[in-house]
Amino acid sequence: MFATKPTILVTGGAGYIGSHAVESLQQAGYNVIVLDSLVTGHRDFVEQRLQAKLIVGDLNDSNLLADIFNSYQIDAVMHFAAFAYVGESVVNPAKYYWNNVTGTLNLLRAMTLASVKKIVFSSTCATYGVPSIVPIPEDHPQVPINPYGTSKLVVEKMLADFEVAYGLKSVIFRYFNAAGAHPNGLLGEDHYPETHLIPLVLLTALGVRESISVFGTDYSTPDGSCIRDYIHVSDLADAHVLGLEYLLKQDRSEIFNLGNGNGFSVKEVIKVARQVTGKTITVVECDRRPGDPPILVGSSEKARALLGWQPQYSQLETMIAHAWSWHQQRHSLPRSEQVTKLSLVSKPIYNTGT
Ligand SMILES: NC(=O)c1ccc[n+]([C@@H]2O[C@H](COP(=O)([O-])OP(=O)(O)OC[C@H]3O[C@@H](n4cnc5c(N)ncnc54)[C@H](O)[C@@H]3O)[C@@H](O)[C@H]2O)c1
Ligand SMILES: O=c1ccn([C@@H]2O[C@H](COP(=O)(O)OP(=O)(O)O[C@H]3O[C@H](CO)[C@H](O)[C@H](O)[C@H]3O)[C@@H](O)[C@H]2O)c(=O)[nH]1
Repeated sequence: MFATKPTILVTGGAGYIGSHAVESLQQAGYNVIVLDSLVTGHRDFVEQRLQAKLIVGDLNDSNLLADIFNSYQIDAVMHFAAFAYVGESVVNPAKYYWNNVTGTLNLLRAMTLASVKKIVFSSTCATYGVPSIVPIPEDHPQVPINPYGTSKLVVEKMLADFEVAYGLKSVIFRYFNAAGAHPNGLLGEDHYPETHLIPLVLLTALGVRESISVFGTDYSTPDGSCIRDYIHVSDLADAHVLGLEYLLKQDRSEIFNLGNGNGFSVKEVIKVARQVTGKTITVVECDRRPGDPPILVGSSEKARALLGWQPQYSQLETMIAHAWSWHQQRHSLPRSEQVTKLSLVSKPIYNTGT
């Protein structure tokens, strides 16, 4: 079908999951171009560590998108670029709708104008809301309870409409909670400020933070804390290559959950982190965080059956061990960089103008 391997535009390829997907695409022999504003991503991930082409720019820059699609023969897009903090989306929904919805609309419009008709999209289990069945199948009703989940659901609807009207085919992945780091130590999670549970627990183990907060201990779960389904970031990356190949070969749209089907509570995650690191991790029990469903655990049978996806690192211990290696390495950076990377003081990362 293709004389050479196709060229894939990866939006958000300087971020946590996107950078792992770039690496997997490179391993599979694809040509990769990364578009990333670096608002939460890292130039060095793309240029130094992966030695891939990086275009620094924003999804909402229509002229830039037109230039990219005119300048390169793009065969498909992998779209990771978005904001992804559930709690923040509740207090600043404008930021989420602007970036995740308007930004994606801009991308889809540019793709349509350039006749690029294939996209792999990062959606989320947050589109399901509070599930009525666990593990959650893909046909479970989608009733998100936070603006982040709604912003991703709107894009899912846009993709369905763009298929009918313009023939755009999509593979939508609804991931559960990404965790871990590349087993070779090349890439990992480095958000600023960090809000995700596992990195915060490990920063506590490192002594960078004094304690880890448990948001809510009165949920109707066995130990009262929220339950999530953690999935290794390298397994997510592998699924993206398989999803892309499905799209290129079958030319059919599909939706897949990506999780392990195992639920771990916040308290269990902390317990495993204590075992893996051998460190003391002080816990502070706090109120619930708005926007959090009590339990999110998914069924990924469809991805296994249709894509042949087989997660390699399904044990929570392995995910935490890989993340621990990464954070230890990151923390051994020169002191000046540590302060920038690991400071706990929030800084405004985006001005919505609202
Ligand atoms: N982390 C998770 O557990 C999780 C779970 C489900 C879905 N997702 C989705 O996966 C994707 C990647 O998440 P992540 O955890 O790697 O986040 P991340 O913040 O590490 O990566 C996002 C990347 O997109 C870039 N970006 C953001 N807005 C942009 C814009 N307007 N233009 C260009 N670049 C932009 C950022 O600079 C960053 O490099 C997101 O779409 C997120 O919603 C993540
Ligand atoms: O300091 C913390 C941080 C988190 N939590 C809890 O840990 C669980 C996991 O929280 P994360 O912030 O690590 O992850 P989320 O489940 O909120 O969100 C992640 O997974 C979602 C899908 O579940 C989304 O897609 C989203 O992009 C991604 O950030 C939640 O119950 C949260 O309340 C704490 O108790 N203390």
